[in-house]
Amino acid sequence: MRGHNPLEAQVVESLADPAHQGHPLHETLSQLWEAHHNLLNRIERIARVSDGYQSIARDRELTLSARFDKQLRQLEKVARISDRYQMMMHDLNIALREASTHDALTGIANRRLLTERLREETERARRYERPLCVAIVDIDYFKVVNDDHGHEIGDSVLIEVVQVMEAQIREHDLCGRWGGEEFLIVMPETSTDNAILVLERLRQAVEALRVHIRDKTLAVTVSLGLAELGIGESYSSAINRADTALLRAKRNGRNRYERAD
Ligand SMILES: Nc1nc2c(ncn2[C@@H]2O[C@H](COP(=O)(O)OP(=O)(O)OP(=O)(O)O)[C@@H](O)[C@H]2O)c(=O)[nH]1
Repeated sequence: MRGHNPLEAQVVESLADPAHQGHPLHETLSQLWEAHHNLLNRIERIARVSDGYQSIARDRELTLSARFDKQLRQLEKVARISDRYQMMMHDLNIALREASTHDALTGIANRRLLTERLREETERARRYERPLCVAIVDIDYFKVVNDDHGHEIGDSVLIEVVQVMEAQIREHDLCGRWGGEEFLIVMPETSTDNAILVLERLRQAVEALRVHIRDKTLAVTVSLGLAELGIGESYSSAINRADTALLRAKRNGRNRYERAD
C-alpha cells in the first residue's frame, strides 16, 4: 500500500479534525478525497495489468528465441549431413567412373576407355593430319602359365607384365586391356618408325622380367602387332591390321613385333 504525500496527509488530517466537522466544504473535500483515492487505485490496477502483460510478452519472446535457436541448430545439423552426403556422392561417382573405365585386375584402362580414346585420337589425327599408331600386345604361351601354375599365378603374371609395359610407354600413350591376355597401346603423334622403338623397348623389358612366385621364377615374353592409321581409315580397321600383324609375329616365332602392311 502506498504512503501519503504531504498534501494528501494534510487532507486526511483536515477531514479527521473534529473542528472542521460541519464545515460547508467538508463534505465536498471528503467526496473529492474518495474520488482521488479511487482514481489512484484504478491507476495501480492498470499498472499491475500492464506489468503482467509485459512479463508475458517477455516470456513469449524468450520461448520464441529459444525455439529459433533450436531450429537453427537443427538446420545446421541438416546442412552438415547434406555436405557429407554430397561428398560421399562425389567420391562414389569417381569410384564408379574408375570402375567403369578401368580393368579390375590390373588397374589399367579397359576396352571402354580405350575405345573412347581411340575415337578422340582418330578424330584429332584426321583433323590435324598427324600420325597415330596402335599396337596389340599378346603374352606368349600364357595358357601354359595358367595350366602349369594355376589361374592365380597367371593373374600375378598379368599384373607384373602390365607394370613393365606401363613403365615403357610414354606419357601421352595409353595402354589398356583389350581382352584376356591381350593389350592395346594407343600412340598419338607417333609414326611407325617411332612406334617400333617403343615396342622393341617394351618387348625387351618384358623379356627381362622375372616373376618370383614362392620358390619359382617365371619368365614370359610378348608378341606385338603394329599398325599406323591410314588416311580416311577407321580405328577398328587399323586394329584389325595390327591383329593380323600380331598373328604373323606369333607364326614367326613369338617374342617379336611385326608391322601391318
Ligand atoms: N590368369 C588369367 N588368365 C587369363 C585371363 N584372361 C585370359 N586368360 C587366359 O589366357 C590364355 C590365352 O591363351 P591362348 O589364347 O590359347 O594363347 P596362349 O597360350 O597365350 O598362346 P599364344 O597366344 O599362341 O602364344 C587362356 O588360357 C585364358 O584362360 C586372366 O584374366 N587371368
